[in-house]
Amino acid sequence: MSQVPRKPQEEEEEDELVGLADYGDRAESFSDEDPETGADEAFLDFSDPFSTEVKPRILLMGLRRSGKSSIQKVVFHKMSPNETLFLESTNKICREDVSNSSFVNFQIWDFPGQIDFFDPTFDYEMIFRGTGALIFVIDSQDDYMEALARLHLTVTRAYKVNPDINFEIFIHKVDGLSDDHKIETQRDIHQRTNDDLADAGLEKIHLSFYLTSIYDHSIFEAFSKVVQKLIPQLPTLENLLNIFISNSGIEKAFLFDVVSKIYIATDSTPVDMQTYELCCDMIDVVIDISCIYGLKEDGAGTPYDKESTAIIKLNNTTVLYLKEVTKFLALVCFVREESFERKGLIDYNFHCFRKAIHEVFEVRMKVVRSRKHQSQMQKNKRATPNGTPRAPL
Ligand SMILES: Nc1nc2c(ncn2[C@@H]2O[C@H](COP(=O)(O)OP(=O)(O)OP(=O)(O)O)[C@@H](O)[C@H]2O)c(=O)[nH]1
Repeated sequence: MSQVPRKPQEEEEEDELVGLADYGDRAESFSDEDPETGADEAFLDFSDPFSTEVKPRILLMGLRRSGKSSIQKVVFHKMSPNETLFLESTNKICREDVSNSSFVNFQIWDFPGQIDFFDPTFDYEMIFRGTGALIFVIDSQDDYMEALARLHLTVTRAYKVNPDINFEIFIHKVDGLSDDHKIETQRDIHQRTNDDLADAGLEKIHLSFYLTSIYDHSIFEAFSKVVQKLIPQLPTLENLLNIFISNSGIEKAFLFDVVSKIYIATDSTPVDMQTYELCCDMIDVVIDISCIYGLKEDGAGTPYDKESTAIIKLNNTTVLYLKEVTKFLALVCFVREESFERKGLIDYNFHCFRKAIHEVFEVRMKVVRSRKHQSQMQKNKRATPNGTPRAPL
C-alpha cells in the first residue's frame, strides 16, 4: 500500500500547532487580564481585521449557576460531570484559547453570571464585534423567565453591534426532565423568545436551540454544531467525506477533533446520537489504552500519532474503524462487515482523503500567513522610523 509522502509543509504545520503531549487539563485561563474589557492586545490584536477570522470567538453567557463553566470544563478539559458540583462561581471573564487542531481554532469567553454586562463602563461593543458565536445557557431546571429577559437583552444588543453573530441557545441540564417535559420546555422557550423578538421588530434574528446536558453526549453534539458553523472549510470537508464514503462502501464517517471529541464534519447522511456516542467511546478507548501501554517507559511520546489506528468489531455485523488524519484530527467510520472485507480499497481511498484534507489545511495556512504578512506591512507603513504610529492625515 502506498504511503502518503511526508511533505515539508507537514513539518511546518506541526510547529504551528499546540502539541497533544499535555493531554489532560492543558487550556489556559486568561482570567488575570483586564476584567472589564478582557483585552489582551498581545494575544488578540483587535485592530487587526483578520485576527478574528483566524480565531473566531465563542462567548458563553447566561445567568449565574446556569452551567457555563461546567460545559467548558467537561468539553475541553475532560472533567467528569460529577466534579463540576465543586466548581466555584466565576467572578472574572475567563478566556480560553482552544487551538488544539488546525480547524478547531477559536476562543471561548466564559462570562461570570453576576457581571452587569450592560454597565456603561463595560465595552460590550468591542467584545461583540469580534464574536463568531454567542452561546446563551438557560437552566431548564429553574424558572427561566429571568433568563429569557436577559437573553432578549443580550441578543438585541449583540445583533446591533454585529449582525453576523450566530446565536446558539443551550437549554441546559435537561437530564432532570422527562422526554415530554423536554419537548414542552423547548417549545415554550422557542415561542417566547421569538415572540419577544417579533415584538421588538427583530424577527429576522435567527436563534438555534439545543437540548443539552453534561451528563450525556448532547453537550458535545451541540458544541460540534456550534463549532461547525464557524469552520469556513466545512462544505469542502463534507464533500470530501461524501466522496470517500460512497467510493468505499462506508455507512457513516465523522472527522473528529480528538482532544475535545467535537466532530468538525460528517457526511450528509443523518447523524444519530448512538452512532456519535460509539465514536466518542472509541476515541476514549484508543487514547486510554495508548496512554497506559503506548508511551515509552519514561513517559515520552504522545498517545495519538501518525500510527494511531483501531478496528473494533461490534456484535451487530458493524465495524468501527479509526485512523489518524492530522496530528489533531481522526476519522471514525462505520462499515458493514462485508464491506470491510475490501479493506485495501478503504485504505487506499483513505490515503487520498487524508492527502486532500492536508491540502485544504495547507491552503488555509497560506491564506492566514499572507494576510498576517499584509497587515504587518500595513502597520509598518503606518509607523514612523522610530516605531511610533504616524498621526492620522
Ligand atoms: N443536572 C445538571 N447539573 C449541571 C449541568 N451542568 C452544570 N450543572 C451544575 O450546575 C451548577 C452550576 O454550574 P457552573 O458551571 O458553576 O455554573 P456557571 O454558569 O458557570 O456559574 P457562575 O460561574 O456563577 O456564572 C454546578 O453544580 C454543576 O454541577 C447539567 O447538565 N445537568
